[in-house]
Amino acid sequence: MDENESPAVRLDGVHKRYGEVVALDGLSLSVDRGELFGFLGANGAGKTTTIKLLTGQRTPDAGSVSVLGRDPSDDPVETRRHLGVLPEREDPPSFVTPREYFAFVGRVRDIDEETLDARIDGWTHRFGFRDQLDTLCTDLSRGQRQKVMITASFLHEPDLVFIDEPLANLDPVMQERLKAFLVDYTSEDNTVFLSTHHVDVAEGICSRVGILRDGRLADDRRPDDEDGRLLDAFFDGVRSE
Ligand SMILES: Nc1ncnc2c1ncn2[C@@H]1O[C@H](COP(=O)(O)OP(=O)(O)OP(=O)(O)O)[C@@H](O)[C@H]1O
Repeated sequence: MDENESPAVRLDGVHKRYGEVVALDGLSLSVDRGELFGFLGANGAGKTTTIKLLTGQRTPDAGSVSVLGRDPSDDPVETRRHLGVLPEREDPPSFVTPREYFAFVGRVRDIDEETLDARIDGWTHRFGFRDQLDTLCTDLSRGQRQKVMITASFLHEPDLVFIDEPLANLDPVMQERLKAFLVDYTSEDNTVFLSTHHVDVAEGICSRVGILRDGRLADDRRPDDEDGRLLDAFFDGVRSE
């Protein structure tokens, strides 16, 4: 298959364990390009492990993984050019300013200066943090640091972005702006893989939602499907444990 026609994400019979702990137990999943895919699952269900495999930070014990038609561990440098990753808990370096941090990201991701400035402008406008561009990151609030991390993960406008609980620490206005951005971003054929515990967010903005349970995909639906609410599907699994 042509690389450009392959799904954005594919996992086929993936197993992953950490010692005695089985994190993934034959997970199969395919996400098409242009989807805003919501990935739900209880604590410890294996969401972060899945993202680590898809971004080449770990390798599966069995099964296969591909992103944008490539094995992410085969050519990690080339893969990173096309991917954005926003882990749940990550801060910008404390002793640099957002402007310095973005300049670093621009250099590593090969973004020319003019484009970088325009994109920084867009994000500071969206998130209202222009006044903090030259403040040391150590002096930013938790939410302001989150805005910096979100901006950094989208600066190179990647084809596929993995984001873990991006709304955490954002105030309600900023949450709405980010949600609107994600919907727009995927309407241009980019793909967003959103890991979250917020069923209402998944239901509100995602084009498709998968629920991970016992290391496998237990449910896979479009939020506007007729067959019951997403929240019920999520809790059914928790109740049956
Ligand atoms: N480095 C590790 N060493 C040992 N066990 C691990 C490691 N990383 C994850 N696990 C275990 O693997 C399982 C899946 O963890 P993972 O972090 O992927 O879950 P998650 O769905 O992201 O959870 P949460 O919603 O709580 O963030 C858990 O039982 C966890 O304890």
